[in-house]
Amino acid sequence: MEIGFLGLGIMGKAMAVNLLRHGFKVTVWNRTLSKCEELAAEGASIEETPAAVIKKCKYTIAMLSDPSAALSVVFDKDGVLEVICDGKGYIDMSTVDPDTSLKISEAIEHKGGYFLEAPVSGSKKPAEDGQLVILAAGKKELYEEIIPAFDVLGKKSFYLGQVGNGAKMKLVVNMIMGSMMNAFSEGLCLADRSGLSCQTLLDVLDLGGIANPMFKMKGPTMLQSSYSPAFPLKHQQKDMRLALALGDENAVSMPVAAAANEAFKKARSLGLGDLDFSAVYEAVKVAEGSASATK
Ligand SMILES: NC(=O)C1=CN([C@@H]2O[C@H](COP(=O)(O)OP(=O)(O)OC[C@H]3O[C@@H](n4cnc5c(N)ncnc54)[C@H](OP(=O)(O)O)[C@@H]3O)[C@@H](O)[C@H]2O)C=CC1
Ligand SMILES: O=CCCC(=O)O
Repeated sequence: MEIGFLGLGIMGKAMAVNLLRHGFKVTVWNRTLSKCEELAAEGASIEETPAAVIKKCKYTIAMLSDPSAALSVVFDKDGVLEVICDGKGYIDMSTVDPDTSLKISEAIEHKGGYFLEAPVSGSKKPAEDGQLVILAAGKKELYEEIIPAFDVLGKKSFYLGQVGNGAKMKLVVNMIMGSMMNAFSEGLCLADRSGLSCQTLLDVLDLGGIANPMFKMKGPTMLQSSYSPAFPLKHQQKDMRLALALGDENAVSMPVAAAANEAFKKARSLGLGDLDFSAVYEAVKVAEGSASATK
């Protein structure tokens, strides 16, 4: 199977490499073209525009940072829409809002193409290991045709029905994750300021009913203030923002998520946006520090 791949960031690179290592022919494009060279070393072909990738491949996957990137790659000059046509499938795995996904879907189907949104749960390591959880929605036929690629990229794929449902599910999941990360950061701060060992807190958490892979993986590196990005904080804040907008639309009150979003915004204002999202702990520490300084 020949697959086009647009966007070679943390996730896109890992996913494209994984496809290559499982025998897929992959043609890549990235806005910063130099990033394609590492993929060429793994056997990928390179094209200079999204349109050229679409022209060459029956199926193309996109993994881009946010709604504005996802729209730009489709609608701008030399973009997907210039060449997509009958018989071609476009699968957007970026995390975006349902309206962005719908806009892309309508434009592609208007040109005769097929569209699937398929955001993922799981980060850099699951992407490298083919252990993502894929949340697909849109054209069912395209979902069935692309399953061989999803089987390589993920440990489980869900088909969620009409376009928008995949985006919504992803935003709900990441809203919960971002709120948990904030509660975890506050807990670490509280343990530290009240004279407890944070390492002992991690050990206690890991043995109880709220043990989870995120606390287990991120806890030790947070205690070392080590935030090499697996999931960049700026993307987590984007997801909180988009989830809160979904809450607005549906009149769902989300005070916990709103407070978590403020902490991620604070972290971005401190220049932590390109670090891992667990760096929100640093913003929480700053906030706690200024609170105790004013006592
Ligand atoms: N990292 C993670 O753990 C996870 C991320 N996601 C989601 O996956 C998506 C990608 O994440 P990740 O790989 O971490 O992000 P990165 O920031 O590492 O990569 C972003 C990619 O988008 C491209 N891009 C950004 N703006 C534009 C634009 N205007 N036009 C064209 N291309 C653009 C970048 O190109 P360039 O190289 O030129 O900057 C790069 O290829 C995001 O939607 C994120 O929320 C989902 C699950 C997990
Ligand atoms: O969108 C990013 C999700 C990261 C994860 O699921 O660990």
